[in-house]
Amino acid sequence: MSSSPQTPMEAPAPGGNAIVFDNVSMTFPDGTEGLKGTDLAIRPGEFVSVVGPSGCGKSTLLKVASGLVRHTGGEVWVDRAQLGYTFQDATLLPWRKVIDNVALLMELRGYPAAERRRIAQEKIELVGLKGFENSYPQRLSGGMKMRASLARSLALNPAVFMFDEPFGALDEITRERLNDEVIEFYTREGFTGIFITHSIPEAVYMSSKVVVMSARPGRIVAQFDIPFAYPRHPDLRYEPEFSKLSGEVSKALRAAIEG
Ligand SMILES: Nc1ncnc2c1ncn2[C@@H]1O[C@H](COP(=O)(O)OP(=O)(O)OP(=O)(O)O)[C@@H](O)[C@H]1O
Repeated sequence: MSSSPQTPMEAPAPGGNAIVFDNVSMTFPDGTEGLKGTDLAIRPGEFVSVVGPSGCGKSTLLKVASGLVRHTGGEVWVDRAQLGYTFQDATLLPWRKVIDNVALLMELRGYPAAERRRIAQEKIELVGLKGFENSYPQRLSGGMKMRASLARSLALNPAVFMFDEPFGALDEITRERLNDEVIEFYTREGFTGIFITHSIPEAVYMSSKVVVMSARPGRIVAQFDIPFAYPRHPDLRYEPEFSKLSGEVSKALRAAIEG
């Protein structure tokens, strides 16, 4: 699906890409420019991480891509028919059990009850929450809440999965474990991923490509192909090539912050 502010069109993204931003700008009603001159093309099945200075427009980029927020200039193409979205906060409904939270999006889409239950159970097992189906969110740790949130999105078999800094609030070990789990879902389900993070090692570890945004208004100022094969082993983080790439991304990010 393509959309522009004036003329929404239905067409596949140009060049066989899954996501295309062509000279996109997004100005908020108060005049704040969130994005300006943003160009980005993501191939189907790529896993792209976005890093950039605080407040540069990373979340805005995802919101525009997902259709939550409308861009004010340029063109965006994203097939939103099967879209997964995980927020910084797990956004679980406190009055619903884990299984009913995981089934929520299927319920909104009108899946029959038995199918909802079957798929929810399958995804709960996939994210390692078996045994917690009937727990309420307040009984879960931060990592478990995020797993439930991932299961809820995975239930719709997303073709495009957007992650808005999902693990920023978690401890290092839980975060690294969830990095591996997301890589496992990614290699198993084959979605196109777009992942926002403040962590350069996380971006390099997870991704097939890392893009760097400028300070606000955000545009893409550098891109790095990450050559490591999937699945990735945690020891990759200690390889010289990993450190070298992380250093290059860090340098580009520093240049972006300093303008
Ligand atoms: N509704 C809004 N109205 C006006 N300005 C906004 C609005 N939402 C966000 N902004 C501003 O737009 C800029 C981009 O915000 P955004 O949340 O996309 O940044 P970000 O890169 O994701 O930030 P962070 O790294 O801190 O999470 C920020 O300066 C923010 O203050």
